[in-house]
Amino acid sequence: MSILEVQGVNKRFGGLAALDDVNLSVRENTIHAIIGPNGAGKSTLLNCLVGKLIPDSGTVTFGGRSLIGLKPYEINQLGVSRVFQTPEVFSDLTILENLMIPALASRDGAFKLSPFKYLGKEADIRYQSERILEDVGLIDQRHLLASSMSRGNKRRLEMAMCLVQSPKLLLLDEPTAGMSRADTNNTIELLRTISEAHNITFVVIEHDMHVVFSLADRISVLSQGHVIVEDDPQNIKGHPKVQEAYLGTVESEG
Ligand SMILES: Nc1ncnc2c1ncn2[C@@H]1O[C@H](COP(=O)(O)OP(=O)(O)OP(=O)(O)O)[C@@H](O)[C@H]1O
Repeated sequence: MSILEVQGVNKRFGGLAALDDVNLSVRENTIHAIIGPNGAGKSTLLNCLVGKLIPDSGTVTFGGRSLIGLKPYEINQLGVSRVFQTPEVFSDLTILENLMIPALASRDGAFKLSPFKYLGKEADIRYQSERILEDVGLIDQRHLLASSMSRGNKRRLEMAMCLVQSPKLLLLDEPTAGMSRADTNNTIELLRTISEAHNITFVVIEHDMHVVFSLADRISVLSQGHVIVEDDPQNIKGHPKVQEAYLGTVESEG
């Protein structure tokens, strides 16, 4: 069953058609990758899914409900979370505190500054946060300051900050950008573990074909604002339209 449906979405910036009649169907509990050359429209599409941009025309539905015109926080409350290219964490708080903030915000329906003072009293929230830290492999470091973390671990923490809000759909914008091969492989493992342990659907924008073909159940290829192919991974590799879009620059997995 499809959880996210994009139909006939157009988005122009002046004379440029950044998205041109884009269709996308994302099945529940799958990892759906969106790939395409630089400037293809991937980020624009993601921004249309989270309410940061409003399409000029077309429909976006999540769980059967239209997202068009909803504010980013309203879309987030429906269960759509986004992990950014550069991890955004509170550097002066511990790893555990970083997680308790969104957990509290999710429970109380709003982000308030006052919870900082009361974190120590929130036993349930602490328990819930610690379980998520176990899932992402950060439990032993929970009392360290976030500023001391490696980029790979910051990515884990940011993922945990989304997971603690129990999202149904997680949007990842180049989750391994700038990472070493070792951190990239750890992130692939982490995403696999999360997708198996939690009932979460993933939409992943990614340039690294090793990551794409290691993870994706389904791939949409964008080129010049248009989805030129949507298919299973085995049919994407070597697809003439995909080769053409990348002008032969698609990395091979080897
Ligand atoms: N706010 C904006 N104003 C004007 N043009 C924009 C804006 N945002 C994106 N564009 C243009 O729209 C096109 C699609 O950009 P987008 O960032 O969505 O591509 P992308 O596939 O994410 O690229 P990359 O892989 O390089 O991040 C590009 O030509 C870009 O220059």
